[in-house]
Amino acid sequence: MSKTYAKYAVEAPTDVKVAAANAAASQQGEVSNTPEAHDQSYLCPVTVGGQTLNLDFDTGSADLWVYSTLMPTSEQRGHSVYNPDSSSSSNAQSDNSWTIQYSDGSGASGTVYADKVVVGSVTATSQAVEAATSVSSAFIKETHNDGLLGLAFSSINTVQPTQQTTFFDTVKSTLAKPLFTAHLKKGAPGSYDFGYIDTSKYTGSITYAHVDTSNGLWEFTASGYAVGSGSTVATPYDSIADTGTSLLYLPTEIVAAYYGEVNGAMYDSSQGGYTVPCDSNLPDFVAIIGGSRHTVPGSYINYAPISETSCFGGIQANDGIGHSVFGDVFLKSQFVVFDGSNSPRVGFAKQ
Ligand SMILES: CNCc1ccc(Oc2cccnc2)o1
Repeated sequence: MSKTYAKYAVEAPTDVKVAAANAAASQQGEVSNTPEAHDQSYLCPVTVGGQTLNLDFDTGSADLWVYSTLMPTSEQRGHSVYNPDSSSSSNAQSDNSWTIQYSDGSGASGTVYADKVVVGSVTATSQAVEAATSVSSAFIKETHNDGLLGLAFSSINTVQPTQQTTFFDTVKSTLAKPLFTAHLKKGAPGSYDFGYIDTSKYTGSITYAHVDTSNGLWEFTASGYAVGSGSTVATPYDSIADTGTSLLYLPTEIVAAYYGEVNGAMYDSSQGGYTVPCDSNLPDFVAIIGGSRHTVPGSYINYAPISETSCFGGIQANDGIGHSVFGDVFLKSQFVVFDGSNSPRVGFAKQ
């Protein structure tokens, strides 16, 4: 009603103004996510300027970028693409551009529009939409992936010369609560919720860890680990919660302790990581975070087959990364709260 009055340049009655203002401050919504093969990534339907694309929600980066009609036609094949010219709400930010590199060596670049973006029922009326003009070959073959929606902190958004905000930062002040949650499942659809915590999606209690935002990431300190039924080892390790990374990357000594309990496990330099016999009965991995035990079932650590008998491990070393990465192998055992309040924190509960 508020928009209707505005459309006809008529001042809305006070109660309509107040109701609209209150509604704007209590958005909340749920969007489904669907895993790609081996739970390598999880894709969510998002409407951009009225056009629906399947995006990889990534708490490890802060750019919302999409395949677009600005790309070579051959590279668009098999994808849903954003066409700014067919959106009635797109506004070109012609002075802005972006380029991003991910930890797996893939990347993309392009130009920027402002447009309406809807996730579940949560609406950003003017969100920076980074339209790709070029994407790396690694992306091209992931034909279900039409781009990424970054959910890290806007301080690491790559748009220049005018840095832009993430979808979450754009809508945060209008959400009922300044948070979103990730409910990733093994081999089945899950959800991301914005603005509320759905208590039916976890068991027990949520334990929280303080987040250090200085690197623009959901960065926290894990305080220990255990392998299977083994004793807990108290050792702090700097970590991030990253829905855009497939595996669980840990300090080398923890990785060695884990695979030391697996007959036939080996570091296979030709595969670039640890492998296990596919018929292994793998031990659980327990991370101590926020003073509580968070368990990844051993079966989740048999990530994907390499051959008849050899399988790639879901736990790998964090060498060269600079911190540990709690990626999907870990996150899909948990219900995760990304709390963007004035003292940001991450919460973990058993699904
Ligand atoms: C070959 N992978 C392409 C691709 C899909 C999603 C992403 O993005 C990533 C990759 C690694 C870490 N974080 C985000 O790259």
